[in-house]
Parts: sequence; structure tokens; C-alpha cells
Amino acid sequence: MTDLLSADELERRLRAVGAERYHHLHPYQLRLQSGGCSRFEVEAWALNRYLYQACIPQKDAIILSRMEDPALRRAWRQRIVDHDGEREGDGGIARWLKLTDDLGLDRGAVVSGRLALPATKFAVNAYLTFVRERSLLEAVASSLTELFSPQIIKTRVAGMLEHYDFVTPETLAYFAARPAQAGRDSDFALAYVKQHATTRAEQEAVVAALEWKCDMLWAMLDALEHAYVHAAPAPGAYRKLDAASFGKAA
Ligand SMILES: O=C(O)c1cc(C(=O)O)c2c(n1)C(=O)C(=O)c1cc(C(=O)O)[nH]c1-2
Repeated sequence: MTDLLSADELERRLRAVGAERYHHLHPYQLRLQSGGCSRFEVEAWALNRYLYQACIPQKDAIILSRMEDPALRRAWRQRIVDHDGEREGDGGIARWLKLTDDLGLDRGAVVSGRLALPATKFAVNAYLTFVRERSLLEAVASSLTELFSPQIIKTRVAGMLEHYDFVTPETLAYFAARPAQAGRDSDFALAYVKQHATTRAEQEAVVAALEWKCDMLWAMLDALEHAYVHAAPAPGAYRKLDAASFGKAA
């Protein structure tokens, strides 16, 4: 237990976490990609996931602020540009809003987060708190779910295009850019943790940070499953009445 893992052993441990705990296994994701979600459930997913998208550049700005090495900051800041863009209408957040627009969701309602589930808001806040309060090493490690996102994105996009007639490639433009960005970012973060986790305790902390992040992503889908499949949305959260009030085409 106290022996240092080799860099390759550490990477194997991290990849095993993804294989067992990443949200590619969640029932909501499985239904989303196989046409099993109603349109309303797709809308609820996109509306809630917006809050996750919106927090990503904030959490990367927190991480950036904790880095003392200019070379590291130079590499990390690209993540913020990818999400915020260089100008209005550009970048990942704007492309996510294209998805929610195309689904007929009201932009103001999406951006305000007022219809999001309580658990989504707590999860997103927990991510910001995690990267602020844990070590920089753990904060970087928590981004490593991106090792697994290119595959889930590929499966989700193919499945949604096949099964939902209200989804077009333009609707899903957000996902077109992500796999290459995620590959670049996760290669960098993986090399960082392999180099900087120099004790077994730090290696275990890196693995635990990735497990924590998988739990966070899982909890967001659990909340959707509970609210929209098994029970009822929390008071104030998005419901069919809101959909009707957006004046969406039938
Ligand atoms: O579609 C997905 O399933 C998915 C998962 C993840 C992830 O694994 O955290 C990210 C994204 N997408 C994503 O688009 C994204 O920009 C992103 C940034 C991060 C991160 O933690 O820094 N994860 C993810």
C-alpha cells in the first residue's frame, strides 16, 4: 500500500476508475443515446447540463489562479478560451446555448439556472469548491474524466442523431469541437499528475479525485432520473408547464 506506483500503474488505476464509474454507464445516459428519452427528458438534460458547462471556465480560472508556473498557466488558459470564446457568440457555452435554443428552451431561463434541479446546482458548486480547497494536484486530477469524454460524446451524438428527429448536426455543434479539445486537455492533465504525484499518498489522492468527479457527474444524472423518470421535479424546477409557457412549436 505504501509502495509508489509506476507512472504506468497510476495511469492504469485512473483508467479503471473511468471504466467502472464514469457516467457512460448511467441509465439516463444509456436512454439518451438509444432513443429511450422523451423529448422532455432531452430538454431537461440539456437545461441542467448547461449549469455544468457554465461552471467549467470558472473552475478553470480557479485552477489557473493557483498555478505559480507561467508555462502551466499558458497551457491551462486555453480551456477558458475554448468555453468562453474570444468574442460574443463564440465558444463552448454559446454552442451549448445553440442546443438549448434548438430544443425550444428559453435562453433567459436556461442561463439563469432557475429551472435547474437542486442537485445540479449543488453538484456544480461542489466542483468549484473542490478545485478551490483541495491541492492543485487533486484539482488537476479532477479534470481527468475528460480522458473518457471523447468516447461518450461519440456514442451520444451518433445515438441522438439516429433516434431523435428534432436533433440535427447543427443542434449538436457543441460536441463537434469537444473530442479534440478533451484529448489535448486530458493528455496534458494526465502527464501532469503522473509527474507530480511523487508519493503513494499523492497517487491515491489523484485516484480519489477522479472517483469524486465521476460521483459528481453520476449524481447529476441521478437527479435527472429521479426527477423526470421516477418521481417529480423539485418545487420550482423545470416541468411540462414551463415547456408550454415557452410558446414552443408543438
Ligand atoms: O459530454 C460529456 O459527457 C462531457 C463530460 C465531461 C467530463 O467528463 O467531465 C466534460 C464534458 N462533456 C465537456 O464538454 C467539457 O467541456 C468538460 C470539461 C471538463 C472538466 O472537468 O474540465 N469535463 C468536461
